[in-house]
Amino acid sequence: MDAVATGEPLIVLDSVNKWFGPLHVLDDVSVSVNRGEVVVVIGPSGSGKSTLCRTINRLEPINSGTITFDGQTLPAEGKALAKLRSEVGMVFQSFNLFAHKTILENVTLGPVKVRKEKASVARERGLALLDRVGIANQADKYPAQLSGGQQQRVAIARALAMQPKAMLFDEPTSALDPEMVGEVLDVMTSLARDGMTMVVVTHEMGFARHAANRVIFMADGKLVEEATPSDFFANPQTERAKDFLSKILTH
Ligand SMILES: Nc1ncnc2c1ncn2[C@@H]1O[C@H](COP(=O)(O)OP(=O)(O)OP(=O)(O)O)[C@@H](O)[C@H]1O
Repeated sequence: MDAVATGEPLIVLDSVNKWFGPLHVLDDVSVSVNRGEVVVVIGPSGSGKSTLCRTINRLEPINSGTITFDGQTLPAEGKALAKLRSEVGMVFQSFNLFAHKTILENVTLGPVKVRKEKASVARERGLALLDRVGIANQADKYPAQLSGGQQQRVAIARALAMQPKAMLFDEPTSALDPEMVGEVLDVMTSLARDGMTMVVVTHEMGFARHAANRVIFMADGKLVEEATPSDFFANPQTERAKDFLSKILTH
């Protein structure tokens, strides 16, 4: 797409630092994501991509810096954090569905329990979302009866059911058999096209090229490069990025 991002910043990280013991896993990271923007985070294993993604809704506490979401600085805990968290959908590598709930219940539980929606309203939107991700006909099954790709699409529908202002994806296709990767990326691409603000940690360079507005390249906890996908893939600026691309693009 390579469209220049529009709108004002929705997610702003300012000088964020995080250590795991002696490991400086986020090293003074500042980045901002505009409304409607799709940012793909790439980089070598261990560079801090997942941690970055998880700090955005404070699943990982930070040691210093600030994170602002929709104009509000994210508190470290409490009710205000819970409210902000409910506005940021998250999809993990492992789908994390509730095994003993049906697919539809997985999607309606959050809206009913957390957002106090009427069951009928949650059910209607849940079914519409399952339809959107292509599995409305599986609504009464249980997660174990679905393929990995289908489960991940349920996880996306479940996150969307909370009507989030942004979606975070942490390696959403890494645990899938190769033939199921495409169906999940298709759902994500359609979400991107519909204007959802998205931060996506992924090794899927095709998705980065075609669905992202911006690529962020991380190495050793630092944000090393930021560019449009076409600029980044055609003309990486740093040796770290050139080296990374030469390794992944030759496979
Ligand atoms: N809970 C934790 N405790 C200690 N160290 C951690 C923890 N989580 C991550 N790390 C370390 O922090 C570093 C960054 O991890 P992170 O998962 O953010 O990297 P990544 O870029 O997403 O890697 P990958 O592509 O392999 O998933 C790694 O060295 C990792 O081992």
